[in-house]
Amino acid sequence: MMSQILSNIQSPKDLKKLQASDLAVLATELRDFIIDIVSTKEGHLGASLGVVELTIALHYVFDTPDDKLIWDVGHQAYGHKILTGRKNTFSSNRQKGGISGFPKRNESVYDTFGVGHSSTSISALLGMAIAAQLQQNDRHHIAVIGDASIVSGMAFEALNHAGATDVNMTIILNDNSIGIDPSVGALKEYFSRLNPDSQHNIFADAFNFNYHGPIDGHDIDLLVEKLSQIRKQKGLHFLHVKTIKGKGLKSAEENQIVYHAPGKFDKKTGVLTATEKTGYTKYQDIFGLTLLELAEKNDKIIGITPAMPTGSSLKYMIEAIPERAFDVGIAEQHAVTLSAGLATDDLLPFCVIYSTFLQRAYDQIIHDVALQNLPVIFCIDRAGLVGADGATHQGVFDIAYLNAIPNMQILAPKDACELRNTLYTLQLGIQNPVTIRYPRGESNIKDWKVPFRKIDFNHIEKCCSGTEIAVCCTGTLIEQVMKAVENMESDKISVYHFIQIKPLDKDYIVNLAQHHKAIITVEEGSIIGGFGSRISQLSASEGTNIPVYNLGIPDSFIEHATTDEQLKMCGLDADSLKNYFQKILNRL
Ligand SMILES: Cc1ncc(C[n+]2csc(CCOP(=O)(O)OP(=O)(O)O)c2C)c(N)n1
Ligand SMILES: CC(=O)[C@@H](O)[C@H](O)COP(=O)(O)O
Ligand SMILES: [Mg+2]
Repeated sequence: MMSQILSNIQSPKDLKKLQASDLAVLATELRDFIIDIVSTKEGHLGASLGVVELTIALHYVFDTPDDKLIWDVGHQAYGHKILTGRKNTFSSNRQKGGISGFPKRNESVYDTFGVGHSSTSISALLGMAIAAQLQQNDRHHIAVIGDASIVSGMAFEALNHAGATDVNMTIILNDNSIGIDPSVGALKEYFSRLNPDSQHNIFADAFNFNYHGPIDGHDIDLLVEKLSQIRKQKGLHFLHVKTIKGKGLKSAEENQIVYHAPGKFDKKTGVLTATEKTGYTKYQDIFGLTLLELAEKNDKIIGITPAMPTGSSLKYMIEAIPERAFDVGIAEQHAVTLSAGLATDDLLPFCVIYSTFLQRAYDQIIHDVALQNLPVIFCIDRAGLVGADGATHQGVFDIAYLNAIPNMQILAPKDACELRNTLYTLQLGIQNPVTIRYPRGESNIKDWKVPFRKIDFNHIEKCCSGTEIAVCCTGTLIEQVMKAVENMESDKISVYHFIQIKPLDKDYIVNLAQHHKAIITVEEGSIIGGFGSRISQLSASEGTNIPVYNLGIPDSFIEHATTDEQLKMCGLDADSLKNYFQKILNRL
């Protein structure tokens, strides 16, 4: 279809010139444009399709960027990007050097706040609204937040504060009854009970917001009418819109979980593009399937995920043993302290959280788990570089932020079988909190379902032996290290794999230093405060006299690209490692 209206829109100024009667046609064109690009370039789909009408209506009614608009999480902001000057670059979405998959302040003045992690929009918007009040600016402030994101603690903290102010602020609840997976919890039921005759909303009332709705979020005329009314008024408004995630693409409406981020698909039929089966299993599945296998025999095991049952594959245990596996919604802090509570009563919680989202629960890890030395097992998925989601989602800080916590044991299995056996070993019983980190994507072993074997975490594996350099690596990055040394002088380099990052065996490090001329550490984590930093510290404090070189994620945020590209950008791919090892050898 020719996009006759969209092709003339470079910014919301052009949008405002349209007749209201043109907007429905524009919605069709915008939807087609998103489907067209995402079907080949990949990315988040369902959320953006669901807010096409809302996006158009917001930019039509309000004066962005002077009026401030924040998209919570930001995975639904593709339409916003396309209408605000990024139509021509949209095909570079999430690729190296291209635009980001999330709103980003340095990308556009229309992106008022950088997002990626959920439930931040109301706090940030309130900050802007208070700033406007102090500066006697009567602009409008609007946040669009989903039904799964609004139940998070941060959103409640912000609503509670906002409700005691008299700023100009409109919260739009985009209620589609699903996050990535179906929404959970009590409020979901409450929101679904509300109808246009309810006239009253205890939730909005309690926070002193004027409630409007629920209205059909695909009725563009109604949206324009409602938003125009709100715009004329000042104060606190809460507009409840009902939408369908994936709206406009049948398969995406019918299979909302898959089409949250479906990969490539046929833009006409929606049918997913068949990818060649590699025979390798994703790490998340090795975790999820192994945990289920163990939980079937060990009834102390409890599984907990904050809103990522599909992404983390805890779904297998939730389906099979629902009474012992919980999706608690977007509530990382709660997930951690809930696990602490379970552990006080002799249960064995496996709390699975993406590395990047666990950042939100740092105090809970320290105060509620580690300080009381409670036996909670944190399964840290998406540890390391994550690819196209980019800077907001990199799982590169966990080693550094966990290294500082007393009682915490940190493990990084080298492959699928080791991950499986780590889970097995830990469920035999632990005396302290433990974290296991493993990456996004496929493992490199096809036959990972090996008979269970107990692992000695204190054992440091010598992968190859040499006299000049000791390369110390942790986790699955060992694969790159082994490729790097494959064709190098075999008698010069030793490689060691440390499954245990904390505690580290001081005597072992001293011994390595005595038998080599240099140590090189390699990790897929922040170079500051990580595994390598700790080895450098130990080596220095024990007075060893050899240089220790640390390789890892540099002190900068790593932008979107493929994981292979990101490894290269960080000098952690096999070729870069080989060059680095050779450079150090030449120096000795
Ligand atoms: C703190 C945090 N935890 C988890 C996620 C992963 N995540 C991204 S989108 C999403 C669901 C959001 O659902 P909702 O707010 O209802 O928006 P919708 O996708 O339905 O538009 C989740 C759990 C995240 N981005 N941030
Ligand atoms: C927007 C968001 O936070 C999630 O959709 C995230 O992109 C999921 O990442 P995975 O694809 O690694 O599950
Ligand atoms: Mg939702």
